[in-house]
Amino acid sequence: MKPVQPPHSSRRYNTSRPTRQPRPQPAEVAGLAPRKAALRMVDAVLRRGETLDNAVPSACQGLGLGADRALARALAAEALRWMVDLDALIDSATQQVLPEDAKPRAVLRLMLAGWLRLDTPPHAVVATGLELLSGGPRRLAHGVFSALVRRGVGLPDAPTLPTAVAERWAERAAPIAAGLAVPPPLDISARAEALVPEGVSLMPGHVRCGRGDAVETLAGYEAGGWWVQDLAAALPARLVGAPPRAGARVLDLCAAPGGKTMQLAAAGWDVTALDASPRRLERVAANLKRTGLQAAMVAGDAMQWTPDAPFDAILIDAPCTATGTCRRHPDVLHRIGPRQIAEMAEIQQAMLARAAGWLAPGGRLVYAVCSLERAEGEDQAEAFTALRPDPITADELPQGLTPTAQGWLRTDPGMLADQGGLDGFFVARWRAG
Ligand SMILES: C[S@@+](CC[C@H](N)C(=O)[O-])C[C@H]1O[C@@H](n2cnc3c(N)ncnc32)[C@H](O)[C@@H]1O
Repeated sequence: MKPVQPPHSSRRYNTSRPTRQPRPQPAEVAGLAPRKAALRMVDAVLRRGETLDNAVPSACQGLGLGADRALARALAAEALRWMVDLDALIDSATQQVLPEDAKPRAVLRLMLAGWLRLDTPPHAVVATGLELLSGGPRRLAHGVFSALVRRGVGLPDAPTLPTAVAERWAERAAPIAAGLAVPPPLDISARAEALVPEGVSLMPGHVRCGRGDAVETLAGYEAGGWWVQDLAAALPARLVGAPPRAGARVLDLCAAPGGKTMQLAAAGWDVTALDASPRRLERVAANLKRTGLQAAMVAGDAMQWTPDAPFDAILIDAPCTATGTCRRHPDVLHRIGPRQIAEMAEIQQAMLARAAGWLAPGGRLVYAVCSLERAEGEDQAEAFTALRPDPITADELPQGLTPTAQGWLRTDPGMLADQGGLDGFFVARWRAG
C-alpha cells in the first residue's frame, strides 16, 4: 500500500514561516567603525549645533573607551578645524558643485583629515572612506580623493577661519589661527609642595608638560596634588588673590567641574561653589575628593539664588560661548554666531549685576569668560559700573602677558606662541565700596 501523501494543496498553501536564517553579513572593513562615529560627530555639530564633546558618547556607542573613540574624536576635530581648507581642496578637484551638507563632502572632509592631519596612508583612507558611502557616489569621492593625492596637495601652515569668525576676531584672527594649528600642551595647576610631573613652570603653581602620556599615569596623580587646567584658565582664581584673613569667604559662581574651586581652596579661602547643574557638581565633588580639598557645594541657579551673608570675594566664571577653547574644541568655529553670543552676553550681564550686591564692603569681584568675543568680555566690563575698577597689574601675570590699558586681561591662543600658547580668556576685576 502506498503511503498517504498529504494533500497537494497543503504544501502549496502552507503559511507556516520557515526558520529564518541570518543573512551572512560581509565582514566590516577594519577601522570603519571609528570613521562612522566621526561622521556622526561632525554631523551633530554642523546640523544640530551640538558641542563636539556632547556628540561623542552617542556617536561612539559600541566603540568602547579606547583607541577607536580617540581616533573618531581626533578625525572629527581635525575635519572641523581645517574645514575651510579641506572644502577648498575638494572644490578644486571636482566640477560638480557639492552642497555644503552633502554626504560625499562630509566623507571627503574626513578622508582628507585622515590623510593630511593624522598621516593615514591614502590606500587605507580609501578603503574605509568609500565604505562610508556605500550606496552613494563612491566613484565621485574616489575620483576627488585620488586626484588630490596625485597632485600631492597639502594644507596651509594655519587653518583658514570661516569668514564670519575671521571678521569677528578682526586683527586677532591671524595669530589665533596660528595658535589653532598647534596641539595645546598639557597644563597642570598644583598645590604647594605637590609631587608634579616634569615640565616648565610659567608661573607659581603651574607646570606645562609634554602631551602624550595618559594623565592618570603622570607623576603625582594618585597623590592628588595637581589637576589639569589650561594656563589661561588658572589666571582668574589667581587674580582673586590671597584671602585677606583666616576664614575669609569666596563664592565660586558657576563652579563645575571645579578647576577654580580647587585653586581657591588650595589658596586658603573658605569656598562656596555654586553651579546650576547637579550632575556637573558631582565632578566638583570627585575632584575635591581626589585632591583632598574642601568647599561647600550648592546646586542652584545664580539668577534665583541669594546668599545668606555677603562674601569677601566672588569669582564669576560665567557661562559663555567658549570660543577661547577653540584649540581643543574646534566645533566652536562652526556652531557659534551672533545669536549664541548675544544670548550669553545677556546672561553674563544679569549675573554680574546680581553678584555685585553680594559682596562685603571692600570685597573683590573677578569676572572671567573663556570667550574671544568682545560682547562677552570687553563690552561687559565697559558697561558694568556698579563697583569700582580694581585694575589687574603686570606683576600678577605670567611673563609675556600684559594687562590692557583698562586693567583687564585678554588672552588668546596666539599669545605665548613660543611656549605653546594658551586658551582665550577675558578677565576683569572690581572692588565693592
Ligand atoms: C565655564 S563653566 C565653569 C568652569 C569652572 N569654573 C571651572 O573652572 O572648572 C560654566 C558653568 O556655569 C554653569 N552655569 C550655567 N548657568 C548657570 C546659572 N544660571 N547658575 C549657576 N551656574 C550656571 C554651568 O553648569 C557650567 O558648569
